[in-house]
Amino acid sequence: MLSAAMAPPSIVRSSLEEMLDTIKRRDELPKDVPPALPTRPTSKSRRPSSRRSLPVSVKIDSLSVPNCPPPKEAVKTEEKRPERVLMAEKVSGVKSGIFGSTKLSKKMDPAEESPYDEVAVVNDSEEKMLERSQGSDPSVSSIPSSLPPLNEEAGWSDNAGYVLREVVRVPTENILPANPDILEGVDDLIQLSYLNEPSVLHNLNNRFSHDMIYTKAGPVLVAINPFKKVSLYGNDCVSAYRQKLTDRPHVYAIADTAFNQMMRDEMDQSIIISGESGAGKTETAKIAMQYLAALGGGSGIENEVLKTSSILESFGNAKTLRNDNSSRFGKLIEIRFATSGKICGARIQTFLLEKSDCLTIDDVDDARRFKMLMEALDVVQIRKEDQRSAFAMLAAVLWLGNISFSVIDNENHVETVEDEGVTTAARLMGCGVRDLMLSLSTRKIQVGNDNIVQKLTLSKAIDARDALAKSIYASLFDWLVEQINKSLEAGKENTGRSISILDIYGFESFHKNGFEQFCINYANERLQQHFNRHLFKLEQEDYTQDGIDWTRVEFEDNQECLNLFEKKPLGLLSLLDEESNFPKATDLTFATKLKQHLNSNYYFKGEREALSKFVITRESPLRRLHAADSQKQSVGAKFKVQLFKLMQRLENTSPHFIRCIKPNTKQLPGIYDKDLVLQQLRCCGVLEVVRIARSGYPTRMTHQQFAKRYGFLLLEDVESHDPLSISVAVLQHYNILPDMYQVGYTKLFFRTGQIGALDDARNQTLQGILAIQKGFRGQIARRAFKELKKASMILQSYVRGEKARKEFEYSLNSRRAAIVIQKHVKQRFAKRAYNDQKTADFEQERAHQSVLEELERRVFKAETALKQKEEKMPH
Ligand SMILES: Nc1ncnc2c1ncn2[C@@H]1O[C@H](COP(=O)(O)OP(=O)(O)OP(=O)(O)O)[C@@H](O)[C@H]1O
Repeated sequence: MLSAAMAPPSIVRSSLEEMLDTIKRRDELPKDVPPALPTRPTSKSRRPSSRRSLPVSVKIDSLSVPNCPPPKEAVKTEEKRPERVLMAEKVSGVKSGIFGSTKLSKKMDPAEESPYDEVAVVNDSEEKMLERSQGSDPSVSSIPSSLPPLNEEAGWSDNAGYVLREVVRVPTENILPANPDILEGVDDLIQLSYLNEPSVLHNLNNRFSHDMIYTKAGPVLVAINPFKKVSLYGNDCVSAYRQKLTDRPHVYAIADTAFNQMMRDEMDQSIIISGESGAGKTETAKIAMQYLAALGGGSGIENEVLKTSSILESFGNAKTLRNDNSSRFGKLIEIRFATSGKICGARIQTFLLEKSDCLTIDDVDDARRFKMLMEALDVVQIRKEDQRSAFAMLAAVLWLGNISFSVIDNENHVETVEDEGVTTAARLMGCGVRDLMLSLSTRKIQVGNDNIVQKLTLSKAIDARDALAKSIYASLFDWLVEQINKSLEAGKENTGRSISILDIYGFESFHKNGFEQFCINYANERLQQHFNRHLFKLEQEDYTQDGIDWTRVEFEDNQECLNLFEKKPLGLLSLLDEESNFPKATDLTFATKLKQHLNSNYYFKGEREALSKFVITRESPLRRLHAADSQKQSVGAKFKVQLFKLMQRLENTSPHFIRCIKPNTKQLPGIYDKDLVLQQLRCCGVLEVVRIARSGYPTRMTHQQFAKRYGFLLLEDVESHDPLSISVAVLQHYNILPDMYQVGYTKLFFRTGQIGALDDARNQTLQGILAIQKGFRGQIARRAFKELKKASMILQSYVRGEKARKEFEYSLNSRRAAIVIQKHVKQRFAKRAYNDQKTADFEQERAHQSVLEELERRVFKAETALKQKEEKMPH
């Protein structure tokens, strides 16, 4: 260990000066690294304007901080070193760290942070210095932080805020530059100033640790499986992408682009999702479907499309070593859209169902899943009767597994045991028990014109039984897919526009690989070819054909590996078919044949220790196959045809690629296994794609398209000019720098972001035009409205006057009539009242009269009586 006490300051200083000089010189590194993107600086991609005298990647802590506590002990353990250095070591395969992978120093407050948790590295000259200062032991791995401060006269005062903490020996050629802090966790790997594996790994890790699982790698979306719920989905998020409120990398963004391109270019699109088993392809496909359903929903069919996943997963997924819910089939879901952009149907194509099963899976509620399945079967309108038949077949497959055999002779020939297994299976399958028992234990061979029945040995009988179960299951699966397709069939309004989502099994390698793994990996090689074709070959061919200046980017072409599978007559598939036609063919004879014909092929390896084994290697240890164990003659050929058709279909679409990455094999959240991630990134050539995308011209348009789209931006009349002159005039008008584009024979090629700038100008101009049009149209409309209003008011006044006059006359007449009527009525009432009064007066008079008469009568009577009384009285 080197300490301040052991090293006199002058020696240390001169040695450090020497070392820092070396580091300064290394600042001119790296020659092989492409220059920073010559795009317009954005807030994210802008590099620091002032450069330090140390490379950005070097971290040396403060020498001038007197309070820096001396190290208690040298930091030796790997755990204490920053993650990035460890990652870089593994990547480069060098025992010690990578210079460039250390981080630009953050200015540390010695009072707050321990100065011992960062690392610096030295190269060979630093090593010499160390040897000098510490004696002869070059393996010393640290120098102290408590070196005496250097003063400004030393000439590198700007470095005085740093001190070396730990020394890691690195061969110079393994030193890679790190990116400045400002580029930490960028959205698109294109933005990295230094594009190397450690930087890419670090960037992805940085994002992954913040739950930003999506990153763009130029035109490709890299999706790292979080193995946990992340809050990146849902209606709000969908709306944000639909309304273009965000442009962060996301599956939604890819689906949105595909949809818009389909509508704009009237061309079918495809979203090709690839990655290893368990990398998240199926989930990603579902997320893309959800977005498209939200975008093109409304007809109700989108719900059916979404429900299909549940049916397909129930019948086609299984637990494997790599994934608890592994799709054991590939699928292409073609979602069809009407001209309006509404989903009008869908079609599903499946590939090669691998038929193995596992009974229980942790954390899976079978009852709930079953309920969901039953609902989904109803939604896609599979009749109840058919559903029952399907479950009967499923039960038959399970009962077939219970069928056993008894050996009947010493040649190991067998007979089927007649038990519940065979009788139930026969009943469910609708065949005779005897027939089933016979067909499982014998085989027919045609010899000349005769059919000979031969008894099977135990192993052959078991194979026959399993093959029958698998074939019933496969037919059941195909039948289900057919029913789903019938239900999702597009109506007449289908315009033929579609977005196909391909979710196909990733490369597989198990301890013992079967024919299915062989086919799966073959399909993956084909897809890799498609990826290469679009992102490397076609791209570069396009540049060359159009005669533009271009430095080729090398990529690994897998054509030779594909030839190994496909070439006739000596490709693996042809040889397999040929061998299957021989009656006495075995795994061993097949393997021997392969070795005989293919040993010279670079990608083929016949294994010595096990005669019936062979290996196909390309790049990666992941792509190893051991033993092809299928004897079926036509399955391979059929699969090849299916694959070719798929490729043809994909070729007619505009592709969008999503690369799913599995961060760890434990299927756990928060674990980022750099080696595993790197292996996958290498496997799919992510770095090369980024390299092409950033050094290339990702946007291109024919002269005609360009002139039509942007020609109107020129003020002059451009009608009479040819498209190329118009295009060049537009570019000059908008000051697009010459190294931002290239003019090809037929097309214009633009660097990233350039067309965006032009489009902004176009949109602004269009908006301006729209505003003027809006004002002008508004003015015309207002004037027309006013005139119309005036005319209608005149018309209304005439009509209203006439109407009022008529109403007045009418009411006058009514009034007059009313008065006459009133007069008569009143007269009648008056008359009646008068008569009544008269009658009453008369009656009263009469009554009065009669009272008077009565009175007179009474008076007369009284007078008479009085007279009589007086007469009688004596006088
Ligand atoms: N975006 C995501 N968010 C949360 N979990 C995810 C996501 N993507 C994948 N997963 C988890 O990872 C598991 C495996 O994903 P998935 O089945 O999609 O992988 P795959 O690549 O389709 O695998 P295989 O090729 O075996 O079918 C899922 O069951 C889920 O638990």
